[in-house]
Amino acid sequence: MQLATLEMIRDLPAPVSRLDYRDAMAHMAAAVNIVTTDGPAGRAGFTATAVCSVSDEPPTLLVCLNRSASVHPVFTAHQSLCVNTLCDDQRALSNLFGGKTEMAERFAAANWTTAVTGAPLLEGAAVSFDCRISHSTSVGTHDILYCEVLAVRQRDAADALVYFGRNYHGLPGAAC
Ligand SMILES: NC(=O)C1=CN([C@@H]2O[C@H](COP(=O)(O)OP(=O)(O)OC[C@H]3O[C@@H](n4cnc5c(N)ncnc54)[C@H](O)[C@@H]3O)[C@@H](O)[C@H]2O)C=CC1
Ligand SMILES: Cc1cc2nc3c(=O)[nH]c(=O)nc-3n(C[C@H](O)[C@H](O)[C@H](O)COP(=O)(O)O)c2cc1C
Repeated sequence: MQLATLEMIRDLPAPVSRLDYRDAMAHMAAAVNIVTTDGPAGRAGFTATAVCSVSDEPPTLLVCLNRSASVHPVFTAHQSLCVNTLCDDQRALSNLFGGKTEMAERFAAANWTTAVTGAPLLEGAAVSFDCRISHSTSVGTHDILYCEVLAVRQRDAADALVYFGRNYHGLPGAAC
């Protein structure tokens, strides 16, 4: 990089605060997912909006997981997970898996089958991505889990659930 460019970067204002960043992120609509895992370290799941597609070859998505979450050691131990994207009629599950609720109570609120990796696959989800974690990196408070998709299951034309402005919104189902 040119010296002049480096000096310009150094003169940029301080980064935005955590709260200003969150206020800004509240303007970004996102799908709502329950990310699950199961194995020797036990069964665990949490709500995540920080999920996005990375590559279609190999099929890969990413999940950002806070290292301070109670579920973090469980996902690290298993190196596999299932991303279950919620439909509009599953808002209550999002709150359950996004709060401080005990794990057995979270899973008791829905029906599950077992995915290829052994992770719990949510009945009635818009789509489920069964994955192995191919690698991960840490940025700030979170681990970015890069997940290779081993199997998918989808449901047609259900109303989608969107998180926007710190609230849930329904989107009419569409043929994909
Ligand atoms: N990426 C994450 O870790 C997210 C965590 N949450 C959790 O749910 C709580 C409630 O969230 P909101 O009602 O939306 O209000 P909020 O003001 O705490 O968050 C607003 C937005 O900022 C982002 N955000 C929140 N916490 C974050 C974090 N620790 N790291 C990176 N981005 C973050 C998300 O996009 C979120 O929708 C949050 O305080 C947080 O504990 C919510 C959304 C994303
Ligand atoms: C709408 C919503 C979206 C969330 N998205 C994320 C996320 O992308 N990554 C994350 O680490 N935590 C996210 N959380 C927070 C976790 O779901 C929450 O920390 C966890 O379920 C509770 O963790 P605990 O087991 O440590 O109590 C989100 C919470 C809510 C309500």
